[in-house]
Amino acid sequence: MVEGARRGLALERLAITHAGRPLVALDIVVAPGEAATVMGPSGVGKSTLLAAVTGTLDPAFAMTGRVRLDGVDVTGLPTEARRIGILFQDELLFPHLSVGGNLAFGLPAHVRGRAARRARVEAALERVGLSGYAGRDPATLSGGQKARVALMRMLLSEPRALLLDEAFSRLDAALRDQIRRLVFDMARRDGLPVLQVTHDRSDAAAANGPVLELHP
Ligand SMILES: Nc1ncnc2c1ncn2[C@@H]1O[C@H](COP(=O)(O)OP(=O)(O)OP(=O)(O)O)[C@@H](O)[C@H]1O
Repeated sequence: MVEGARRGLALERLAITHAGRPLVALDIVVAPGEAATVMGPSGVGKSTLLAAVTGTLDPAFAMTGRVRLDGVDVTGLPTEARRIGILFQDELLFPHLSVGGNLAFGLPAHVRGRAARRARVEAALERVGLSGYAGRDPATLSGGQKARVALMRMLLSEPRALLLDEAFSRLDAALRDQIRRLVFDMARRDGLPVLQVTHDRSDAAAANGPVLELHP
């Protein structure tokens, strides 16, 4: 962390254009443990905004402004060096790996040795009430269980910020509420800044943080 710099995720005068036309402009700091929401109708540029933050912006778009994590400018860094976790609406677990294999996939390389990696995976499963599920085939899990495994796979990668791209939109109402609460609670507890994009007001309410509206 840079001395005196603001902690969290900062999008500084971020502006994205397509063929010279402005698409999205945003200036925001999300503090550790805070969850901000960007809302707007389909096609307004929500996913494009997240791509700019993760460093996966399609070359069809141009971007100005900076992305900072805990004061460090990551704008020029490749995606994998940014350490930003993202959850999408279709969170796909690898079908050829067990639940434990999926989770181990998220682990950073610095966690070495079978025993250490296994312990991390077990602790993650325990955190979401899935102790003993490591050997299971992901195909045998319920939607809610899959969502929890996907969340933990992402958290095991030790991200410094969490992005949510309509992450709850495919879940039915009851499950949506439950998973949403779990994600925001965990992020708060882990002190992660969260930036979610959604067109659903209840997602914004659940985040309990600042809400920004994008307009076409
Ligand atoms: N690779 C691309 N090349 C050109 N235009 C694109 C590309 N990807 C997206 N767009 C356009 O950019 C605009 C923003 O798309 P984006 O997917 O960010 O919107 P969104 O707000 O996330 O929409 P939704 O809520 O439907 O996911 C849209 O008009 C889209 O058609």
